[in-house]
Amino acid sequence: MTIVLMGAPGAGKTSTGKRLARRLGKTFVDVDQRIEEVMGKPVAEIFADEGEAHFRELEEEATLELLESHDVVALGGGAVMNPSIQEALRGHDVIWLKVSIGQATRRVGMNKARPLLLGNVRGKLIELLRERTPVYERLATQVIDTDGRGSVEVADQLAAERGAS
Ligand SMILES: Nc1ncnc2c1ncn2[C@@H]1O[C@H](COP(=O)(O)OP(=O)(O)OP(=O)(O)O)[C@@H](O)[C@H]1O
Ligand SMILES: O=C(O)C1=C[C@@H](O)[C@@H](O)[C@H](O)C1
Ligand SMILES: [Mg+2]
Repeated sequence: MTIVLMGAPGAGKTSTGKRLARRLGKTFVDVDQRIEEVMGKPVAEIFADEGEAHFRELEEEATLELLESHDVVALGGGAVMNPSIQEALRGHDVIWLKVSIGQATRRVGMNKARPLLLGNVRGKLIELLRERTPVYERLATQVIDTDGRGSVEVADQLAAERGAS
């Protein structure tokens, strides 16, 4: 069973997932980072050069493969909206890192690496979360509220619950 981290931009999927895997002595992969390696450029440039639809195809292919080959997988923020990925998550340990709009906005800041949030970070996050929250709720086998908690603390709790000493 793969441990899967999902949540909004800024939820801490990358940072929490990396530490959780290290604590458990398991392999970790971040789907966004893997796509960037394969394409040789950042996600923002893939969006700009190839368009979002093409990124979503790359994301589907990479996610389905990595769910089978790694122990801990950090999904892209929007991956959960893809029906094939939703289906592939069945039977896995799917953790929703929950974050409020306020905290996510502060964490993400004005970072240009997140193309969907450009312009109005808070407004875009509100829109994304309105659409995605019911999906996260449906897919999650565990929900953890990360507001006011560092990614180290969150990762260590998740690791302890999974038997790390
Ligand atoms: N629980 C947390 N508390 C405070 N800050 C956090 C927490 N988790 C992550 N951060 C910080 O928020 C920022 C975003 O974290 P991270 O990149 O891990 O999120 P993400 O969910 O992977 O985002 P994205 O969807 O954009 O890849 C980083 O600067 C990170 O250090
Ligand atoms: O929330 C989203 O839809 C995205 C989040 C990032 O992880 C990247 O996968 C990309 O920027 C799209
Ligand atoms: Mg990330």
